[in-house]
Amino acid sequence: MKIAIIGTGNLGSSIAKGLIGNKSFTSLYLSDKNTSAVVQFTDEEYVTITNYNKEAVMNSDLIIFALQPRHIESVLKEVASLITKKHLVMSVAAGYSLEKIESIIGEDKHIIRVMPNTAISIGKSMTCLSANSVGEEKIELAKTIFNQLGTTMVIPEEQLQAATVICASGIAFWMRLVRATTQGAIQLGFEAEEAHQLALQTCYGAASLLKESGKHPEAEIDRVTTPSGCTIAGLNEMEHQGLSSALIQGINASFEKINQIKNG
Ligand SMILES: NC(=O)C1=CN([C@@H]2O[C@H](COP(=O)(O)OP(=O)(O)OC[C@H]3O[C@@H](n4cnc5c(N)ncnc54)[C@H](O)[C@@H]3O)[C@@H](O)[C@H]2O)C=CC1
Ligand SMILES: O=C(O)[C@@H]1CCC=N1
Repeated sequence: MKIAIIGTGNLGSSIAKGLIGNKSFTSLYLSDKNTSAVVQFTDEEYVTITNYNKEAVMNSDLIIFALQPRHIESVLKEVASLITKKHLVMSVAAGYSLEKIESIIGEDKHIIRVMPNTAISIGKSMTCLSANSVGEEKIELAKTIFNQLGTTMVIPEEQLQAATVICASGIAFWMRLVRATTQGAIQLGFEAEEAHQLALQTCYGAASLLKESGKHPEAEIDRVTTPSGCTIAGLNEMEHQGLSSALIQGINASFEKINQIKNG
């Protein structure tokens, strides 16, 4: 598969890193006005770094637009005449609808909106996909590519904003929980490095327990909470302080914001 990534900032470079790690292409064009985030890939085999978006499009079958919503329109217009029915066009731009993309490159083109998260750089993304009606034909191909970089879920476009909050912003939410646990561990007397390692491996273990056992979180909580013990004391205090409520309210605030961006 000949792939181009247009826009190699935070997310574009993460996708590039994941693809290069997997060698899952016959050629990869990385195109940006500022290619500083991908210079480390200069010597990679079959990878071309360029400032010319048109060159990247002309030499590729799959084009991933990893641009901010405010830039994607002008770039789509710039390359629209080069996009044919053989191409699969993917966009990660949050809130930029399939309809808007169709209005620029044509509704007869294969278009899939894709929302990975930054864990794509290490092949552990949760990636949600929504296609236009023509793009449905290529959804299995899209799933195959992104399944190599984590896990995929095909969802209706109306749910893509919510999925962005849970999975893309979600990386930041989980990072903050790890950081807060580390701060707690330092207060209990661990060195910062030790505290980080304790928090991180415990977080990894918790996620792995759920993934591998398929159990509900509360079932795993019940196994840890000794009656009158320290875990239930800590957990109940966290809930008195509004832990679950704070998370849910944060998710709702994030969702409100992404809908303002969409409608703005
Ligand atoms: N799923 C996720 O985890 C994340 C998703 N996003 C979404 O991904 C999109 C991109 O976000 P970031 O990667 O953070 O943005 P960014 O600003 O880091 O990267 C965008 C890149 O586009 C380039 N660019 C701008 N105009 C261009 C042009 N005319 N031609 C070629 N390149 C051009 C910029 O130089 C920049 O390197 C956004 O829509 C954002 O909402 C962003 C961060 C995380
Ligand atoms: O914070 C944002 O707006 C973007 C969309 C998802 C992740 N980053």
